[in-house]
Amino acid sequence: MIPLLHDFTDETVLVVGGGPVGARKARTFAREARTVVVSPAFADRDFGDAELVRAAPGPDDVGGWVERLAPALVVAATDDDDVNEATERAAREAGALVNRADRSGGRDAGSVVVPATVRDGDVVAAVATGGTAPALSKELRRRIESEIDGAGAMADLVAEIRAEQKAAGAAATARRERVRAVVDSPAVWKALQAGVSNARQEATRVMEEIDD
Ligand SMILES: C[C@@]1(CC(=O)O)c2cc3[nH]c(cc4nc(cc5[nH]c(cc(n2)[C@H]1CCC(=O)O)[C@@](C)(CC(=O)O)[C@@H]5CCC(=O)O)C(CC(=O)O)=C4CCC(=O)O)c(CCC(=O)O)c3CC(=O)O
Ligand SMILES: NC(=O)C1=CN([C@@H]2O[C@H](COP(=O)(O)OP(=O)(O)OC[C@H]3O[C@@H](n4cnc5c(N)ncnc54)[C@H](O)[C@@H]3O)[C@@H](O)[C@H]2O)C=CC1
Repeated sequence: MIPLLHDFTDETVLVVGGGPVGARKARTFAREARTVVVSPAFADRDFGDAELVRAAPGPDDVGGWVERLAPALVVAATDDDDVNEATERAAREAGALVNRADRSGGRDAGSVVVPATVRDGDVVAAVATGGTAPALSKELRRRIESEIDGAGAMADLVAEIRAEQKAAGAAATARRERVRAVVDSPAVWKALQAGVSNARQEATRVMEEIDD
């Protein structure tokens, strides 16, 4: 499988099943999409900004929910194999993406996996294990969390530098070398912790150094 980033702004995500797994998937998607969770009962968990709809659709009813909500993605997260199966089928028929939370491997086109995700500002890292060991994805996500600390601020700083360099008409090779030197510099990373203006100053020093 090949990781891609999908923009869910203005899209709908339908989660069928309101257990701990449905709640986690709802949190993931509700940060961007209108997310609707349909379930007869809801776990005492954080569902983010998702809308919770109390209903227990049987295998013949899930298609109606997919039709009404026209989701870009449907998550099958119940503990009922027949309902999950019917949910997947309905999503496919509607041309929506589908995530089977109860299934590893054996995936067809249109079927997606939710990776463990770390964010810092605009920076995002995702871990998956081909479905073999989700607990390992979770553990690696925790490790990356500390590694990625400050990366959002670094991305903002680099965006600013790139824009300035382009406006100043710097050649592509020079721009690349300067930006690489900045992201590679322990001094800039350290300065970011102290504040943006310190980091900006340090970045300028690093870029002047490679220009010499
Ligand atoms: C295929 C996939 C489909 C999908 O959901 O997209 C899938 C499937 C299954 N997970 C199962 C179990 C567990 N899943 C977790 C945790 C996470 N699972 C996530 C993703 C995925 N899980 C996709 C593959 C990702 C990959 O390739 O690594 C994460 C990363 C993302 C998220 O869900 O948000 C999230 C960590 C989030 C975080 O913390 O960052 C834990 C750990 C825990 O709960 O503490 C356990 C218990 C330990 C264990 O069983 O290993 C079972 C067996 C169920 C059963 O036995 O009944 C199945 C079904 C099967 O294997 O058939
Ligand atoms: N992908 C993942 O990360 C993981 C997946 N799983 C799998 O995901 C499934 C769900 O896990 P949990 O949330 O822990 O299970 P759970 O049993 O706690 O929750 C299932 C939820 O589905 C609801 N439900 C039952 N019938 C329904 C219907 N007809 N329509 C809508 N909702 C219905 C229940 O009310 C309950 O809220 C498990 O069966 C397991 O196979 C389990 C752990 C992790």
